[in-house]
Amino acid sequence: MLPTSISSMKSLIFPPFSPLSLHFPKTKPFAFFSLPSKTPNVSYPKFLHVNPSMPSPRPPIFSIPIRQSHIETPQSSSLCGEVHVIVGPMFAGKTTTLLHRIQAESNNGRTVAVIKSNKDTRYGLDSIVTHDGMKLPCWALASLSSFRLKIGPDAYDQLDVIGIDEAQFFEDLYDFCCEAADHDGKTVIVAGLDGDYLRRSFGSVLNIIPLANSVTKLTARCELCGKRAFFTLRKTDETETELIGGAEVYMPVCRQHYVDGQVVIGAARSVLESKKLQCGTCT
Ligand SMILES: Nc1ncnc2c1ncn2[C@@H]1O[C@H](COP(=O)(O)OP(=O)(O)O)[C@@H](O)[C@H]1O
Ligand SMILES: Cc1cn([C@H]2C[C@H](O)[C@@H](COP(=O)(O)O)O2)c(=O)[nH]c1=O
Ligand SMILES: [Zn+2]
Repeated sequence: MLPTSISSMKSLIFPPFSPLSLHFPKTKPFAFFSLPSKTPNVSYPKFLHVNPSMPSPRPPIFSIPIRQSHIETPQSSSLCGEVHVIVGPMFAGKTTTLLHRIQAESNNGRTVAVIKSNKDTRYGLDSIVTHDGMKLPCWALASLSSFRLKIGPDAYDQLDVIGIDEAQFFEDLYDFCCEAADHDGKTVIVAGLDGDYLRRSFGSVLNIIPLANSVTKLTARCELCGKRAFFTLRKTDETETELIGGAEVYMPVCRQHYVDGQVVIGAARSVLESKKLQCGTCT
């Protein structure tokens, strides 16, 4: 499916840009915490041209005028920093939830920026795209420590809220969250996989739980039975931990189907291995 863009890069820099054109997913993921699904009634945002030396199109840092009504974020406070963590398997709505919260913060007049890992190049490096096509411009970075320099110290100081997607790919996640929330007073909203395809802790996501004001664990729907899905099953026989992909490689599954799936994949792998051993010419 082609992504639905909330803005082209040109309109990112030069409004009009209308958050009303945000495409919200048709299905609502299960969530222990969920935001009201009211579509925000907002006016056009003002984009800040924070680093004039940067070649156009510049990645976004933007604010929207304060509105009467707003979507609340958990424990919102403008005086001190906060860390909010959103985890769950693939297809659970982590990116969707992150983008909603960023949108809500922006609607409340706060200056926001979103970061994703530059390892995921599936939809290009200039935007975050959900599995059902909602899209928001972002900074694609190799490390979080490079963010301040990239955006420029002045722009960094103006920022109220920093969203981080695909957090499992950032090795310096803990240090960045500490610095941004404790020292710099930022609200940091982090979305990422808590576990990999083997259900092992993925990257540093679980390490930042002790830093968090709130933790939201989302669930998807099991692709095989429709029950709540807590885990991500890898459908291929690749074994590296980091393997970029979508529905062609992964599917959300319930506990029963995760266990069944591992048995099936394990059996298929041993059949393939034994075939390779029998066939002297295979490597
Ligand atoms: N198996 C699937 N394949 C493709 N899209 C799916 C699948 N299951 C759910 N979705 C869609 O993906 C949306 C969640 O996308 P996204 O927010 O990008 O999830 P996450 O960031 O947790 O991977 C769901 O609301 C649903 O519309
Ligand atoms: C389970 C698992 C996932 N990945 C990759 C696959 C995707 O590129 C991202 C997750 O994206 P999403 O926004 O959560 O859908 O992570 C991986 O590299 N290894 C894994 O075990
Ligand atoms: Zn199932």
